[in-house]
Amino acid sequence: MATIVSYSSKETIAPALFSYILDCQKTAIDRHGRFQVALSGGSLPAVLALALLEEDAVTQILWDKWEIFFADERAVPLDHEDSNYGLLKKELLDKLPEGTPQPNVVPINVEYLDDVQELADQYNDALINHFAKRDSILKPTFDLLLLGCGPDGHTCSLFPNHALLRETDAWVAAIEDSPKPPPKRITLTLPVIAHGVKVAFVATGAGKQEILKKIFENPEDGLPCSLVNTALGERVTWFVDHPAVEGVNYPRRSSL
Ligand SMILES: O=C1O[C@H](COP(=O)(O)O)[C@@H](O)[C@H](O)[C@H]1O
Repeated sequence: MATIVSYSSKETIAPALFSYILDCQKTAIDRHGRFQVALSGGSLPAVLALALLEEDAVTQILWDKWEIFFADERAVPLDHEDSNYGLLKKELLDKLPEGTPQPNVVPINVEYLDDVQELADQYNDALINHFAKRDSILKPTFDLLLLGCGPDGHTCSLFPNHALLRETDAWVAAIEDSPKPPPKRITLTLPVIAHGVKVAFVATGAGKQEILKKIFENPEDGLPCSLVNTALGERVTWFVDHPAVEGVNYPRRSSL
């Protein structure tokens, strides 16, 4: 069963999220000497920056062991305002203190922006090169996926009732009809997410309350976030603020 931990604000989520990430980093590096993460865009990078850029935090993160992939990405240039890479760069990467060892960040290959299926296939190949060649595995195992939850219950670019929720083969899929703009995107698929060691969602603000009620109270409706909860169970932790979970009928730990 997924865990919900609720805090008063993004500022108080940040240190808790930091400790959680630090634990995941340690487990991963002890296991294979690197930390393979997948990150969402949207509101997540700003909270991540609060968690990771604080003076004590930034020095405990072993940045040069981090290998950062995108849980989903929009088919736009990397400096476009809709780019998840661009957002992460602006919110976090560009703010790392001078001299910080750099993480290995794997963006989409922008040569293929005009062909979103090829863009997805190329990102799939990047995952194959990274994971399969090193570990001889059939599916990539992210040490941690840090995900957002849209107000309709989507996560990554997996939208409610979309055919992509039934994808069983591809690790990365193309979507050309995203109900949220921009329409053309690529996304990790559910089987890859389900294969992750840990998943953390971050959802804040009263605007998420209604959908969190549906995700947790009616998992049988199969919203994308509910599917992740069901697939990973106790490996999933939700970092939320009080307004986001007010009135949600699901056990949770509350903190200041
Ligand atoms: O379009 C997207 O939306 C989701 C949710 O965004 P949020 O701003 O409501 O947190 C995000 O997780 C995803 O990466 C992004 O492409």
